[in-house]
Order: sequence, then C-alpha cells, then structure tokens
Amino acid sequence: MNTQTQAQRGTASTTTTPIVRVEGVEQHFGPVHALGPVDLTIGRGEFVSVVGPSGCGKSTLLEIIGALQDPARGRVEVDGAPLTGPRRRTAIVFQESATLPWRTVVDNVAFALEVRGVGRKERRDRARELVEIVGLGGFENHYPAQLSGGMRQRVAMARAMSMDPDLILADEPFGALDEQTRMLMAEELLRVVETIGCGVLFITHSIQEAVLLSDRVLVMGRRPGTFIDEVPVDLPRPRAHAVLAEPAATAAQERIWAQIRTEAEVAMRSER
Ligand SMILES: Nc1ncnc2c1ncn2[C@@H]1O[C@H](COP(=O)(O)OP(=O)(O)OP(=O)(O)O)[C@@H](O)[C@H]1O
Repeated sequence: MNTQTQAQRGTASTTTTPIVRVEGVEQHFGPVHALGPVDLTIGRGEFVSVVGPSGCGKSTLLEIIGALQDPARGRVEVDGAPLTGPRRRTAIVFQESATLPWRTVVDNVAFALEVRGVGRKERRDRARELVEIVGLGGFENHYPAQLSGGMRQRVAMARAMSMDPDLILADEPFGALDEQTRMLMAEELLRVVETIGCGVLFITHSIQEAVLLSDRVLVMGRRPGTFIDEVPVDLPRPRAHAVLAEPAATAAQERIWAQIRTEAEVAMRSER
C-alpha cells in the first residue's frame, strides 16, 4: 500500500519511516484461523480505520500491533524496529477503558506520568492541561463514579495522551456511548489527533465514524480477516461532522458499505 503521501503529511516526525509496518501477519487460536495474512502500513500522523464484520479479526490485529498478543506468523515493526514487547509511546484505548475509582480525574490522568517517574508538580500541571483539552475542565477533582460514561472515556483519552504517544490503537473506543456523545467524542478525538499528530489505528463498526476520522479506511473481509478494500478519504482537515454531507464522504461511505454488506451477511448467517 502506498502511504507515502500520508507519511509526508505527518507532523510528528521528519522521518518518513512508517510508524507501523505489518507484513504477512496471521493469528490462529487452536483450530480457529482468526486473522490474515494481512499487510498494513500506517504513516506518521496518518489516521487509518479498520471496519469489517463481527469476529473477522480486527481486535486481534490491534492487539498484535499493541504487543498484547504474539502473531502465529509474520512481522510487525513499530517506529522502524521489530516489535518485541509493549512500547511506552503506544497508547491503547478500549471500549471500556478502566479508570481508577479511588483517584480523582486529574490523578487518573497523571497516573501514567507517575509510573514513568515524572515529578509531582510537572505531572499535575501536564494532567490539568490534558483534562482541559478533552473538555473536562472543572471536573479535575471529581471521582470516576461521579462522571458519565462519556466523561470517563474522556479521562481514558487524556490518560492515553499523557504518554506522549506516537501511535494510538483504539478499539471501538466510543462503542458503549450514546450516539450524541459518540459524535462529540469523535470530533474531540479529531482535534486531539490533529494537534499531536500521532498515527492512529482505529477500529469501529460505524462506517460514518470511519469516514469522518480517517485518511484511509481498510475493509476487512469475514474471518480469517484479510483486507478486501482500501478506501482513501479525500476530505480536507480540520474536519467536523458537516463534512459527512460532502460528495467525497458519501461516495466513500457507499463504497465501504457495498464491500462489507456481503461479508457481514455471510458472517451473520454462519453465526446462526
Ligand atoms: N483468545 C482467543 N481464543 C480463541 N478464539 C479467539 C480468541 N480471541 C479471538 N478469538 C476468535 O478469533 C476471531 C477474531 O476475533 P476478534 O475479536 O479479533 O474479531 P473482531 O473483528 O474484533 O470482532 P468484533 O467486531 O465482534 O469485536 C473470532 O472468531 C474470535 O472468536
């Protein structure tokens, strides 16, 4: 896949080495061939989404790139080096990212900095800045139980950002939120990613969300998942929801839907 254009667009680094390079990656769980083989390149500062039917292997791919599981076959390079274990600058955000219930919002965000040995004053200052960025200003001293699900997910996002990530791996991060909060969070994420310029691998079931956020959308076929289409999203940035009405956005959504429709139908029938 040609990611040169996106790699050059990236602001996080002067080098054009992609942040992620995956070659021939496969996963098997006993007799279950869960994934691949897949190849994938993510440029620096590039936002890539993966959509595909339930159970096709999307989370498996993300977990392999996050070093949460080893692939059965293939190679993964992050930031130009073979992946040997979890990386400090890879931030992972899940649907139900855990917050620490006994810590306030600001102390939850400061936690990753604390683990890295950053001094108390510096980490609190940085955490307050991030809390502000994700729109939780005024809630610094609240505890997770006093927040809505959407607000807790913002805490998780701020904590991920506190790690100064060059790569964010997000697995349905807004999947548990209501539609309205989800839309607001997607715009928030856009703003954050456009500010820090890191690479993103984003897994979603929402074609609309994928088109709104991404430079490219990869469509995965049913299990064992391989990429069956790559849809570039040629829309200017910064973006907001209004861009979804543009012809380039509707064309991209229709193309993606046409690709996954058959896959999803077959996958659904085989689950029955
Ligand atoms: N640890 C495991 N042991 C056995 N099978 C697994 C394991 N993890 C995943 N699988 C199987 O591998 C396949 C791919 O799973 P994965 O979670 O990656 O799919 P997905 O595309 O993320 O699904 P969804 O969209 O429903 O979240 C599924 O059939 C799943 O049941």
